[in-house]
Amino acid sequence: MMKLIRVDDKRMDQIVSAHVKRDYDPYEDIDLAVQKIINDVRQNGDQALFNYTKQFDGVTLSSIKVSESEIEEALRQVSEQEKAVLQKAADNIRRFHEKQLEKTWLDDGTQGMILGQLIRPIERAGLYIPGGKAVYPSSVLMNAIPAKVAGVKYVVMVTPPDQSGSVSPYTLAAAQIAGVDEILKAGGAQAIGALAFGTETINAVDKIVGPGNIFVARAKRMVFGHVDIDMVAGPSEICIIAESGANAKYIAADLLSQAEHDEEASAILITDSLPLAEEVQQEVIHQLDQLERKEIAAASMQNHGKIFIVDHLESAFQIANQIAPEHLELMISEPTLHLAKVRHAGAVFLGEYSPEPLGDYFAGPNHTLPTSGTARFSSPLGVYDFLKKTSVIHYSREQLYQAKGEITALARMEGLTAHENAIHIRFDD
Ligand SMILES: NC(=O)c1ccc[n+]([C@@H]2O[C@H](COP(=O)([O-])OP(=O)(O)OC[C@H]3O[C@@H](n4cnc5c(N)ncnc54)[C@H](O)[C@@H]3O)[C@@H](O)[C@H]2O)c1
Ligand SMILES: N[C@H](CO)Cc1c[nH]c[nH+]1
Ligand SMILES: [Zn+2]
Repeated sequence: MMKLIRVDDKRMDQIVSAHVKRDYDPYEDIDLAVQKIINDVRQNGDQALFNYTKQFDGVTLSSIKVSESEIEEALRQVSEQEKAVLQKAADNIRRFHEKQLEKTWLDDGTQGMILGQLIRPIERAGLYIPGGKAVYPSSVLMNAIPAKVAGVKYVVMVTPPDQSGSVSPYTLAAAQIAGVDEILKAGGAQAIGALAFGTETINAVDKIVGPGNIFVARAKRMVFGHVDIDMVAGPSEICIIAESGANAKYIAADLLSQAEHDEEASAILITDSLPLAEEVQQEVIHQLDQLERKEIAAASMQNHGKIFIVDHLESAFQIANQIAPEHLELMISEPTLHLAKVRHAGAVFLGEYSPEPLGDYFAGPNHTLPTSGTARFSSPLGVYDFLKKTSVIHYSREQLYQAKGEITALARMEGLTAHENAIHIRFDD
């Protein structure tokens, strides 16, 4: 089921790129469909949302907004123990993200100049929380808490309703714990269109964050520029580097933990040990059978489950950097000593007691991470995604006089005489 691929150093790049998908595009006409949905929402507002919710989620809604009484009822359905678990995870996530806060800075002005940077939160953030094939209260915490830590005043969450027209009580409990201000029942491209352009019920936001399926990802890409977005996150990915002697049961379990998300999720092992590779192959088959979502996990393993066999661990790191996976686990002795070799990954998990679900749910770092190789140039969702900067400039008369020659010379190089004049006019020359 997991394909074994031997990689020799000379042809590493070709072999790896032939086996690792980069883009996820199973439907040729997906952009057309998504554009049509967004245009419809822009023109017809709430009515388009009602229609698409009926069409794609199979439910006729009476209201898009989740009411106070629905939230109260949901909270009654979540046990105190479950609330405490959500609260503990939220505390860890908040503590981690508070370390990312940036502060406004300004020079003290003693040189007759003040240069600096104001840090301000965006005003309105829209969170997309997936709800098609599974419910994700953990994603509510991961997306809302950094926004609130950044100081965003208005955080609105959209998520598709289930067949009864409700939102999972766990999702609603997580939203309450994270301080989400408004919750709306809308999913897919139509929800992204509504957040970007607004409807009668939904006020447009400044930035849309959060993961979702291909319709959500494409819609986010289309509205980017009109609003900001965090990233275009694709299906989950895990890559494990393991050496001889690593625990095959743990490796198989961790690979399957991401495979169960989605038929398009990918799970990759890179090892210098053929016996370990074969053991993991068997273990995956054995453990798959016990999973509730075994059809999804099996399809994902069949489509994107790979084991690369290398001659030495150095090559394993080169391959992992080439893949730039969302999650990278190091199942090797003294993993921290090898951290410097990791160039591109969304999150790195060190040692056999740091399985990927620890990061998905609990440790504190964000689980919304760059996928499809985009860890080459982008970072996990964080407080910084909800902050923007404004530059501050002040010169005294004396400082401007000293810089006058250089500024006017630069203006002349560009042929911009009005710029030059704005300096001269202050000194009557
Ligand atoms: N990176 C992360 O942090 C993270 C976290 C959780 C989930 N995920 C990923 O998010 C994704 C969630 O996907 P999902 O489908 O379960 O939920 P989703 O909420 O993203 O998508 C469901 C919506 O898709 C739309 N849709 C479905 N079929 C359609 C069609 N034929 N045409 C137009 N629109 C259609 C509907 O509007 C529906 O409400 C998975 O890939 C999962 O792996 C990622
Ligand atoms: N692994 C997902 C990100 O790739 C996040 C998640 C949410 N719940 C479980 N897992
Ligand atoms: Zn996960």
